[in-house]
Amino acid sequence: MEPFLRALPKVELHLHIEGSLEPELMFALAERNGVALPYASVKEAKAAYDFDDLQGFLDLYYQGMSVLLHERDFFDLAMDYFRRASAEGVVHIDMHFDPQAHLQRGVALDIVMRGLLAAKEEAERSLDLSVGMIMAFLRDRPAEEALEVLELAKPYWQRLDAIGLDSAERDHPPTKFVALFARAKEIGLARVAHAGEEGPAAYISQALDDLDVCRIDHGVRCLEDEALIARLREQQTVLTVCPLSNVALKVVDDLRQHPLPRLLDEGLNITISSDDPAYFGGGLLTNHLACAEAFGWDEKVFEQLNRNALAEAFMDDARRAILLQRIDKV
Ligand SMILES: Nc1ncnc2[nH]cnc12
Ligand SMILES: [Zn+2]
Repeated sequence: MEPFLRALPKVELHLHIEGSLEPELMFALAERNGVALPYASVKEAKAAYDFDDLQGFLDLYYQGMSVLLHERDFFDLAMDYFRRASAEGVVHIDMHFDPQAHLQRGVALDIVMRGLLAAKEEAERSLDLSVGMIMAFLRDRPAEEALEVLELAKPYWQRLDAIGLDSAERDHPPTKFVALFARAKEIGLARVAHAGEEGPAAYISQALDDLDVCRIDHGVRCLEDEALIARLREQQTVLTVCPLSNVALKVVDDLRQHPLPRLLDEGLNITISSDDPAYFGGGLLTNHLACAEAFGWDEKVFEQLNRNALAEAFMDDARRAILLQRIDKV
């Protein structure tokens, strides 16, 4: 199965670029920028990646980013993941990034955008890897701040594909961000949101009703609401499910207990992604391999998951057609 999964052109719809920061690069950037880290070694950092829940992870995720200060750091961060992903057969990535997490530390939006856009261009030129840009907003920060940041990003609106909603889900319902998502729609941006990862199924319904999103990031808790399952099946709304993330953050105890097989049996439009590969045990190929082992899926299942992702990815239709042929030919 490994040679097949490696060769299969894979499409990743849910990836936080700051969550792709491997400890090795974190240490290199800390040294380059004179930033102190709370770990003595790469080994110690990896040992700290043992999470009880989403908040436990987010605390280290925001701390890890402290080494990202200059345009070149954002470029190196993204290229480090793009090179690894491309070598594993990933052909497209819709990339979330968190401007508020950098603005809060005094890192200007221009620095983040220039570094990430340069990496996108370099990947598209030299790796045959296309990249979608999802500017994500932190749901545990004030809604007014999110609106201000979206306006601050005006010079970059043309370069964005979508806005997203991430960070601590509990007690931060989608309804808090109705004005932000209405503004993004007015600007002409697509909209996606994390929902039903740790939060209840009702947050998935809210994201669909009140934020008018085209896909749901995670969404695994939809299984708690029969009417919602029927709706997601009927609308064929894409769910970007992140199997190893759900294990690492204890959304499920063990991958074999993961609801992915049931989500597929329900006829939902499922895709798989890595979320934060540096923190959760690996990238998109590793997630594919883990699912093959846990669920015994055959090649057809993996082809379909990637066709689902390709159909929804933020890319132009000419490239989509080429990549579809490549999936069909494997
Ligand atoms: N899995 C996740 N859930 C919510 N916010 C995130 N930010 C980075 N990874 C996240
Ligand atoms: Zn995520």
